[in-house]
Amino acid sequence: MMMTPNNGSKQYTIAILGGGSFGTALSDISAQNGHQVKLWMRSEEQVKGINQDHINHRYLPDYTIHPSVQASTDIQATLSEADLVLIAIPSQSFRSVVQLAGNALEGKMVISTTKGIEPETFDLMSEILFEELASIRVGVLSGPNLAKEIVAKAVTATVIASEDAELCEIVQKVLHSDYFRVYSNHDVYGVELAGALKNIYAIVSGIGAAMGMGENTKSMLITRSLAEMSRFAVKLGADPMTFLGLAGVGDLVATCTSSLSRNFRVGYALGQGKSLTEAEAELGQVAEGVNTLRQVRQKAVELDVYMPIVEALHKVIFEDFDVSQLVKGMMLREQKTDVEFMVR
Ligand SMILES: NC(=O)c1ccc[n+]([C@@H]2O[C@H](COP(=O)([O-])OP(=O)(O)OC[C@H]3O[C@@H](n4cnc5c(N)ncnc54)[C@H](O)[C@@H]3O)[C@@H](O)[C@H]2O)c1
Ligand SMILES: O=P(O)(O)OC[C@H](O)CO
Repeated sequence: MMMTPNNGSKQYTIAILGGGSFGTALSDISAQNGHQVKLWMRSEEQVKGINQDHINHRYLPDYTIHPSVQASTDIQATLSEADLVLIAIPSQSFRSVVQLAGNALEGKMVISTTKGIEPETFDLMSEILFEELASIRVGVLSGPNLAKEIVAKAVTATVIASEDAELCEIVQKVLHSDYFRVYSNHDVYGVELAGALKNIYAIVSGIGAAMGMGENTKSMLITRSLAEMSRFAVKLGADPMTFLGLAGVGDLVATCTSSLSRNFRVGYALGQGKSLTEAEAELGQVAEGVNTLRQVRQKAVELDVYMPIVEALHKVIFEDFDVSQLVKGMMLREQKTDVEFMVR
């Protein structure tokens, strides 16, 4: 497919922190659009792979990325001339990387693409950025964005959320191409929370898939997951309408139905009777949903939010309950209304 560089508009210097699947995919999109792209990663060997072979041998070995992407293990050099910074670091290491970057991030537009919640603090990544840095412009990017599909240039859309309308416009221009479309939203908390929460339900869907669930069950699960995650997010201050968009229902569908999703795969392995340790070891990559489940279940108890699917998954993963008994129990609960946030 012919790539059209970014409609002849301004070219930016973009720094990407994190050389896993998504950081690499974002580097490729940005470089395809003619921007100067610097990718920071920890491993010298992987830096060599990107700079010499244009391949991320560990995370995306089957794809060649744009040859202009320059990788480095030097975070300060990566950030020094950047106009825009995209962070794709798992949530448990996000704060430490922001601290390592330190002043080099000050004054810049910084976008989190991480879909998780910090253990212990219940902070979302945008909150960590505001806590750690004095003067930055913050955005979050989230949506149905399986990295392998993006590097294969499958037609994809995402959401940039920020209260800074100019930042949203710049990110839209920078990343937009004939295979990647960027929508904007001002509900930062909702977009970010949606990206984190859907990982829990992808694990549940993976378990269901391994157990041979049919289409009725799949639809029920996805729809009730959407109801549950929006109920929780609204309690925390998000806009329920965000959950009808790409960052909500869009990402939920992609992640709950694709075996490319690491969270779905962890669930699938659990559904085959493997332990969590075995499932995570087999994956060898980050599945954010396991930590998110712990955080969300604890918060739901604290805030008294009704989350039967989260409760059931917590019992299966951390309390050794039998899945089929739990499903029966859930089906026999009190009947509820279909849609909670009716306009009238
Ligand atoms: N892969 C996807 O399809 C995708 C899509 C959208 C969003 N995300 C989100 O992006 C985030 C990153 O995911 P990923 O898929 O790139 O993960 P990954 O497991 O493929 O890679 C994680 C990368 O972060 C690096 N890393 C971890 N801790 C680090 C530290 N302390 N310092 C420096 N580097 C560190 C690892 O070395 C690795 O390169 C996650 O929150 C994920 O939910 C992933
Ligand atoms: O592989 P997962 O489960 O982390 O999902 C990747 C992306 O978040 C899908 O949008």
